[in-house]
Amino acid sequence: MTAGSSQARSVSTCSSPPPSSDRSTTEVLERARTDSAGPLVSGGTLAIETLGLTKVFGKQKAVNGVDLAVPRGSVFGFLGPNGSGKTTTIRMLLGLAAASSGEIRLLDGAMPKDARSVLPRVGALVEGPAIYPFLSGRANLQRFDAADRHTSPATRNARVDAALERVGLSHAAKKRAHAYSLGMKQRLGIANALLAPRDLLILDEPTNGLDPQGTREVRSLIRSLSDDGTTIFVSSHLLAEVEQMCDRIAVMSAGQLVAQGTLDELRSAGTARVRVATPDFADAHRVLSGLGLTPEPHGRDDVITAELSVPGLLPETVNAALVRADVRVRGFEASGASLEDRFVALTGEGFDVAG
Ligand SMILES: Nc1ncnc2c1ncn2[C@@H]1O[C@H](COP(=O)(O)OP(=O)(O)OP(=O)(O)O)[C@@H](O)[C@H]1O
Repeated sequence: MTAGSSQARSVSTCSSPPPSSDRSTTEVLERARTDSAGPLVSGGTLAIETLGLTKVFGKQKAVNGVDLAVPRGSVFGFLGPNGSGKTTTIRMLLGLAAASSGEIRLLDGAMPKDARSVLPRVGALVEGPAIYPFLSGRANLQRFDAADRHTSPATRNARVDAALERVGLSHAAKKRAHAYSLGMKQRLGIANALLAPRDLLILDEPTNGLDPQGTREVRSLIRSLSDDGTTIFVSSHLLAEVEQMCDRIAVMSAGQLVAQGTLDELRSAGTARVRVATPDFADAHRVLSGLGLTPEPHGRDDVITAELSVPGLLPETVNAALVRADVRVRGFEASGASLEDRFVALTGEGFDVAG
C-alpha cells in the first residue's frame, strides 16, 4: 500500500473518529491496514477491502465510512451489536444492495462492476438459507444449483454429494429438510455456498438461533473450511463465539468500524490494570493516587485496583512505590484489559458479549 492511500484509509478519516481514549485502537486499525492491505486497485493480499463504504437509509447512516481489510486465508469475525450495520455491509459486499458511497474490492475485482467474474468464487449465507421443507437435503441442493447459471448440470450430482459430505450431512441427504435440526439446516445452507469451489465464504450470523450443539457443529465446520485455505468472513453479535473461531476481527458500532486487527492486537490495545491485596488499604490508596492513578475499591476492603492510565508507568514501578512506602503487599497482579472490557468500551453498554 502506498503511504498516501494508507493515510487516506485510516480510521481517523471516519466521520466521527473513536474518542481519544481509543487512540490505541485507531493505531491497531492503522497497523492492520498497513501490514496487510494491498492497494485498492489490485486486491493485493486482501480477500475483502472497502474504502469509505457507506449506506444511507433516509436520514440514517446504517453503514458509515467503513474501511475493511480482510486478509486472504483468514477467518475474519465481523462483530457488532444488533443493528450496528453488519448485514447491510455484507449485502453491499455481495452486490445485493447498492452502496451510497465508497469502494469495494472482493478478491480480484471491484464490486459491483466485476460481479460476474468475482461472485462465482464467493459462497454466501445471508439471513439464513431459504430451504424447501418438503424436499430432501439433496433435492434442495440440486434445486439451488440448478438456479445458478454458472454451474454445470453434468457435474451437479457429484458436486451436491461432495458438499453434503463436506458439511457432514451425507447420512441425512435423503431426509426431508423439515425434519432437520436448526444446526443441520444451517449446515445445508453452508453446503449450498460450497456447491462450487470458493475462495471466499461470507456467512451472516451462521449460528444465530442455534442451540449449543448446533453452534458447535457450525463452528467446527467453519474451522475445517478455513483449514482448506478458504477465506471466511463471518458476522456475529457474540464476542465469545468470534473469539473461538476467528483470528482477526472487526468491530462495528452504530454503523462505524471502531476496531480491526488480530485478537492479540485488540487485547493489547486495552489499558492494563494492577490489583493489590493489602491490609494497608488507605496507604496503598495514597501511593497509587500519588502516582497519578485513580484507585478503585474491589468490593473487599483489602483489595484495591487501578487502571495503569499514566503513560509509561509500569506495574513494577507501582509495586516498588508500594514497598518503599512500607505498604504490606499480600498479592500483586498486573493484567491486560480483557477483550470483553475492550468491546464494552468500544461499543457501549448493551453489547451482547456472551450470548
Ligand atoms: N432496508 C432498510 N431500510 C431502512 N433501514 C434499514 C434497512 N436495512 C437495515 N436498516 C437499518 O440499518 C441499521 C443496520 O441494520 P443491519 O441489519 O445492517 O444491522 P446488523 O448489525 O446486521 O444487525 P442484526 O444482527 O440485528 O441484523 C438498522 O438500524 C436497521 O434498522
